[in-house]
Amino acid sequence: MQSALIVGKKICSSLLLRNWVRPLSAASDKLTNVEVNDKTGFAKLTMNRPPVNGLNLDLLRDLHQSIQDIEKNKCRGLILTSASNTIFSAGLDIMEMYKPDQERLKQFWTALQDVWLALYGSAVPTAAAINGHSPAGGCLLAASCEYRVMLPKYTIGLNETQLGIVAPKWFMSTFRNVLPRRIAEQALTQGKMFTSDEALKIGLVDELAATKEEALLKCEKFFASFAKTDPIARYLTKKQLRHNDIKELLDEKVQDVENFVLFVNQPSVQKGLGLYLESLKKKAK
Ligand SMILES: CC/C=C\C/C=C\C/C=C\C=C\CC(=O)SCCNC(=O)CCNC(=O)[C@H](O)C(C)(C)COP(=O)(O)OP(=O)(O)OC[C@H]1O[C@@H](n2cnc3c(N)ncnc32)[C@H](O)[C@@H]1OP(=O)(O)O
Repeated sequence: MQSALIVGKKICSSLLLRNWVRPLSAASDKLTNVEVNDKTGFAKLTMNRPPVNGLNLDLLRDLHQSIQDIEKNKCRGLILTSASNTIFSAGLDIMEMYKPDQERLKQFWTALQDVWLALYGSAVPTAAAINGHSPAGGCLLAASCEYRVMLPKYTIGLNETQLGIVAPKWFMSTFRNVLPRRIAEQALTQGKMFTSDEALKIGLVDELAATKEEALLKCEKFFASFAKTDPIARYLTKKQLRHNDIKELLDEKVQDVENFVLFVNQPSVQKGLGLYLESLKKKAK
């Protein structure tokens, strides 16, 4: 595991004003970084896999570990964000699915399921500070949180149908938990990517913020809105509201992995993934 959990005892002076606790170890080689504010108990979980926070097996395992650590440490809020200035997460790392090693492919999908179960079902209040583009799996992570604040001029959405992919049921439930059913259906069937303004308008994000700092503050304000609620009552309410979605995946977890493996291994899907990767690389040139 490469995640760094820093539950602060020592507050570094340069960060004192912002109250975020500086990592106690160098974080340059970490895929996720967790900083916990001693004063508020809020944890900032930062994805750090350049260039685009592609969700590969390692990043997913790190994310899972970090979410579990935050839960164990009884933090009072979890803010998911990105170390990149322009990308929240490009979604699943397509390299994990293209010409895959079969055992790793299973582990990869299981790791994604585990991250979703941990984040969507988290006892700790969750929010996403979406400081960049957030397609597909990136959108899934953000939508699994309870609150979203996005920076302007980026895009977010579950674009799977545009890639010839049928999003699994739990991706769809996540969207349905956030959006009115009809809007969720349209967005999912069209594979629509929304601009920040559009996302705000349909309720896919709750607020816009001009800067990452402002987004983090708005997420903290959301957590502060629970100051007068009982944390257990709060969690049990969330748990009941999300129960069916979680149970549905838990009941079908193994089958879901098999479906995924079967789907990814189809020659037409492999061909499509290869062409998509090529188009991304050509674009980068
Ligand atoms: C019954 C059902 C059963 C099972 C379900 C079956 C299937 C479900 C399967 C899959 C579900 C998939 C969900 C996903 O998340 S798929 C991933 C979708 N993501 C995307 O479409 C995003 C693609 N990327 C972009 O649009 C852009 O890169 C960007 C907007 C995120 C960033 O743009 P930039 O201009 O800033 O950066 P680029 O130059 O485009 O990229 C830099 C670099 O990164 C590579 N890259 C980008 N995205 C990915 C990716 N998702 N995976 C791997 N690699 C990626 C890109 O090629 C560049 O690489 P090079 O530097 O050229 O090497």
